[in-house]
Amino acid sequence: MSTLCQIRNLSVTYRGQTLPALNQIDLDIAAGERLAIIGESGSGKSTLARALAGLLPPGARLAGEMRWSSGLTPLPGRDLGFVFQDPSSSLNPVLRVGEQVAEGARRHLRLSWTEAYAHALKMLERVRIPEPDKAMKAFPHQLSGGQRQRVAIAAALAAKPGILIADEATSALDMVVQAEIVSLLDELVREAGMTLIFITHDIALASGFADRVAIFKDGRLVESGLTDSVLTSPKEAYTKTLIASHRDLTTPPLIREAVL
Ligand SMILES: Nc1ncnc2c1ncn2[C@@H]1O[C@H](COP(=O)(O)OP(=O)(O)OP(=O)(O)O)[C@@H](O)[C@H]1O
Repeated sequence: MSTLCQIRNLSVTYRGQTLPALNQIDLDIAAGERLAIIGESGSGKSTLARALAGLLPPGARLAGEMRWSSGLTPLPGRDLGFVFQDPSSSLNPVLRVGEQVAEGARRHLRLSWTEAYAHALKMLERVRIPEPDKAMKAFPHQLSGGQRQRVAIAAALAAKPGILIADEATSALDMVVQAEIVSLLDELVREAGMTLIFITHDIALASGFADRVAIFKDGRLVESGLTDSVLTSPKEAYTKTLIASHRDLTTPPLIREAVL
């Protein structure tokens, strides 16, 4: 696999903060891989996603480099799709589903509205929304949480981006729906040959389908490697603890273990 992005010595410090949210990260992202970014709350996962997408808030200081193989930073919406934990943050509550999915395709693929609506309908079929014709005319609140997340995926993929960042995209869903959405994401990115960056606190979920994992803690990259080798022979004590405990990383531990 060729390298899509070389991240070198990347640090990010938010405005008003003294400690960096990301601290001297070195990581390669391969084109077409499924890379899981794993870490507890506050470890810097979303900061990495925002840095990759060029979506850091004003005043955030960025040091180091992100070298994209294309030579250009990917444009969010066109080259890079985003799916968040809460579909409400990416879906507009007062716009019908069809229009929201069509909009990205219209803008970035330069389609007419008629073509974009036809494309949106196809996208809703691909993410397996029941009765896609009806869903086109629905507002987001008329759908279930799992269906809304399917719409958010359809909207993120509508402009055929090469990279999809899923930031805790399944965390708010119950386990059955979570498994369905993960397998849908897996299928869609494989079909399209996309690169998937799957951000999660759940090592067990990620290890089920990611090619490689990168473990983060306190803004640092603890270790990264092929999923099987990190899971079977982790190098770092933190990764060992993580695997041994299958700890739910959404809840920071009250007492830090001596080993960390
Ligand atoms: N806009 C901001 N301004 C200041 N500090 C921020 C901002 N966004 C995040 N941080 C801080 O940066 C650190 C990393 O946050 P980040 O959201 O990247 O972590 P995360 O691993 O994605 O956590 P979570 O799983 O809870 O979303 C945290 O200490 C957080 O409080």
